[in-house]
Amino acid sequence: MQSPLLIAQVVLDVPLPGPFDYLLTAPCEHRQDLRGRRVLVPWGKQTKIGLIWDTQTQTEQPVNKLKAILAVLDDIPALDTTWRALMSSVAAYYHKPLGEVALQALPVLLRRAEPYRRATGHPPASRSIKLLEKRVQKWLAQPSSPSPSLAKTLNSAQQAALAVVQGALAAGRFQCYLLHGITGSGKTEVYLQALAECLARGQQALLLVPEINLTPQLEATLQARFPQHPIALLHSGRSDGERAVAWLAACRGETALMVGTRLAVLTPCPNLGLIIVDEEHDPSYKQQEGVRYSARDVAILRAQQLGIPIVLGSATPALESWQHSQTGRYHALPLPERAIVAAQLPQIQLIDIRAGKLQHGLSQAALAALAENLTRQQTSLVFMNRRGFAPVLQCQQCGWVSQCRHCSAYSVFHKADGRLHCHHCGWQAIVPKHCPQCGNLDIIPLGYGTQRIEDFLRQHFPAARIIRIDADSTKGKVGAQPLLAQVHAGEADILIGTQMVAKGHDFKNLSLVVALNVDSALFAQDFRAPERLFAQLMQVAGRAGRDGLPSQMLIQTQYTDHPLFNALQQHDYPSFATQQLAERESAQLPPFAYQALFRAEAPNLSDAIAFLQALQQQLAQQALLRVYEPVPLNLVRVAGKERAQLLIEANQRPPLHLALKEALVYLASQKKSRVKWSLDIDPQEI
Ligand SMILES: Nc1ncnc2c1ncn2[C@@H]1O[C@H](COP(=O)(O)OP(=O)(O)OP(=O)(O)O)[C@@H](O)[C@H]1O
Ligand SMILES: [Zn+2]
Repeated sequence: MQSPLLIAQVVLDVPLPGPFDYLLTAPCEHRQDLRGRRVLVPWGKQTKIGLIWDTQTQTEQPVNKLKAILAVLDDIPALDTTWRALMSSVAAYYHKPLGEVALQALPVLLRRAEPYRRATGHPPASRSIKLLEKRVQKWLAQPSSPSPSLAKTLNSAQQAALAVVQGALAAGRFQCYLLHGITGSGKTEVYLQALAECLARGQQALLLVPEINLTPQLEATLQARFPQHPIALLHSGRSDGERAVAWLAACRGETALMVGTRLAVLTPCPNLGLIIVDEEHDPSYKQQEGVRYSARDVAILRAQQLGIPIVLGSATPALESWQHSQTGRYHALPLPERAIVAAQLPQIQLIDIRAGKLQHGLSQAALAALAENLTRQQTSLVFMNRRGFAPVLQCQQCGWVSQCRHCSAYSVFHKADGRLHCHHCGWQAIVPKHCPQCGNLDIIPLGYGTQRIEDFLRQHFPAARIIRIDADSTKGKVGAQPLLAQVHAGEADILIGTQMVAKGHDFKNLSLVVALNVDSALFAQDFRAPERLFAQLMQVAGRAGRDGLPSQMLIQTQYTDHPLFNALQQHDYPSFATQQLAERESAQLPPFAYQALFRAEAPNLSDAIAFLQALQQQLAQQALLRVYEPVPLNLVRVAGKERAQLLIEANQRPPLHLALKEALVYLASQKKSRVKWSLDIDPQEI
């Protein structure tokens, strides 16, 4: 008698929905653990890596058309049910093919199919995996840190917060905690002791951070605190090999402590007991291409599916999270004081830049404060979120301005290499010797970027040790670490930096912050702009006075009576949040509504708009939705493509997602066009 068919449903990273049916032939068919296995399958003329999602004995395809799986790969453990459930939920929520979500969650080295040699008839002895294997063992055998550090004695607020999380760990149940601690309140110490508890229970713990730059400092802290635990570092700054090693160790449960940026949230961990999301409000948790997931939201979903506690920490929580902590959906854990008793929050002063003349972008008050801080031998931070020398060059004669050839944006003057750079598409050009329009020789830089501020401060304070940290000064393999290490070692008198230095760092001896060029964010059209600005300024302010020095922050602005600044001067996040939430509620914006955004791009704006208009008509038939007119993006042209967006809103999630599902069916039925589109659920930039 013929044995029954065994069909594997395989997910693949291909632009079709899937899963795809493949035949399982001897000797695979008797295996029990096929689900979650990596497999090698034929796909057209190619061979691809896929994952078996399920097996069954029937198929809707004609059996003689089915292809057989080439090999079941045994080199890594089968990905377990909980991980597969997470992938399925992420795919469903973000309306993406399961294969794209699941395969892209694997390290690059594990999704690359090696040539399959039929001659040997054997699963391809995966050479690279064997090599990785050796590296994992070597890494696990590394000697532990020579200088272990002890847990600090917690203050009462820290103690109370920790006790609550410990309770949830002991009970092994899901709860989302919002650790709302002002800057320098010792959130990290609470994380460390919660991690210790989780590890002592023999479980794995996952710590997410927003920036790669924060990981080395954190890694050192963790290594000193947990010398017996190798730490799996998972972020995009690591080589493919390093990432695969850390991933494999985590996935096999050989390491208990995983630290990384947003992509780390998708790492399989068979024994996860706790998730911590540091700086949970940070926009970089949202992936901005491909599967546009929010790592924070996925982390919460994961904790819920596993029935484990999750701690979100921030001095300025996302308004969504804050709202949940007010309604009781999240459990609020406040840390209202700085952990070092003598450490006071900086005094915040507004400097009205309409009042006096600026010298190279800096007010007299700011220059005087910097000079004074130099004589005190204390460090100052000049914060400015604009890199380059000057945002644009202008001809004094005819008004010509330097523009990117491919974008509707200025090209930024970089003095160091004498070139114009487009910060949107990367286009570069040599600075013209004379105006390309009228031939005039007098073309001048307009406005200020970090390089120009650095230039001026070097002239103005020739004896000062000045370090600039931004995307330009930290390009290349070594990144920001050497410069940050210099600052930590006390080798900077003045640190000039973008948001790269604003968050998380525990700098010593820093007692003055000067914030420049903040006004544009006050009137940006994105409704989240004030929230972002407040968080950013509060974060930067928080770098000052952390070790007990009296400190101040100066903000240069034209709008000294703006309510945002008033709340900031009081260090009063809650009242800022309350006021913002009231506005959001009356305007029916998140967190009181749910949004999705279709973006379209085409060589011509009119094509992108027409595409979205058709979609708008489809969606307009749905109940309970607010479907807006398609509009061009603020920066309409990038890299030669013109872009538009269509915003959809609903007061509840289900009708929104239902409508999106139908819209996607409609799109799939349309002919291919020149328009490229994407769907962003819970968009963070509008
Ligand atoms: N219980 C404690 N006793 C003494 N010092 C502490 C205690 N807890 C934390 N600290 C110290 O307080 C300082 C600030 O702590 P930490 O960096 O954890 O703050 P944070 O809340 O994470 O700040 P931010 O949000 O600004 O990054 C650190 O130098 C830390 O070592
Ligand atoms: Zn450009």
